Amino acid sequence: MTTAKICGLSTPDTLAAAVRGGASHVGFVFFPPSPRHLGFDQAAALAGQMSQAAARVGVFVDPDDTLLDQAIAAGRLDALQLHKTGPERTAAIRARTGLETWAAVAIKTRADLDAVRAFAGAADRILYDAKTPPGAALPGGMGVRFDWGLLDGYRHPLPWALSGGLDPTNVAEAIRRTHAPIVDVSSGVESAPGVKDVDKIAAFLQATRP
Ligand SMILES: O=C(O)c1ccccc1N[C@@H]1O[C@H](COP(=O)(O)O)[C@@H](O)[C@H]1O
Repeated sequence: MTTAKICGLSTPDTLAAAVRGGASHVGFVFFPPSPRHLGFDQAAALAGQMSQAAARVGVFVDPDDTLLDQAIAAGRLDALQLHKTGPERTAAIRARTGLETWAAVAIKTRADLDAVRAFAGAADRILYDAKTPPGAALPGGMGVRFDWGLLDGYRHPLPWALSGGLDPTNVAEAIRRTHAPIVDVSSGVESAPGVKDVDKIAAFLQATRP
């Protein structure tokens, strides 16, 4: 069965919608340039409203230890999603924090998959994400999709998840095509950048079910 991560949540009602709708994971972004960035107080308040129904994943871009420590404590994080973070640093973060660690790998062409194997032994999960355009402010969260056919026949070296441009209208096809164990969405369940929509969250989660 495919489960879902709803990422970039920042309000109590949208977090509640994700948990109520059956999300296995919820994502909190700690990256100031993002419209979904959370302050530590905000993250603590959101974490405080949750039961253990969904795992809390912190999303980071090449974070330092101070940021990680503060975010882990505030958001009571269960897992870390690392963008633009190499295998060595990923392994060090995983060893130091003891938390489940996801390595986001940006994909546009088949050659981009070459970066994945280096994370074996360094990360717990690979997040195949679409490459955002050169010079983009964000390495994710921009609704960019990659060619899922690139994963056809690919032997995944680690547990994995799929993201990049997913939304309520295409996620069923993405699951059928890739057999992703986890699908991850951010902008596809928003009405504007950083503004999550409870109806779109519900529709996305409904569409992940067989
Ligand atoms: O969402 C963000 O603002 C963000 C910022 C920095 C790194 C990653 C970010 N989001 C992640 O990007 C993917 C795909 O997002 P989308 O569904 O295409 O909008 C997702 O994993 C988010 O967690």
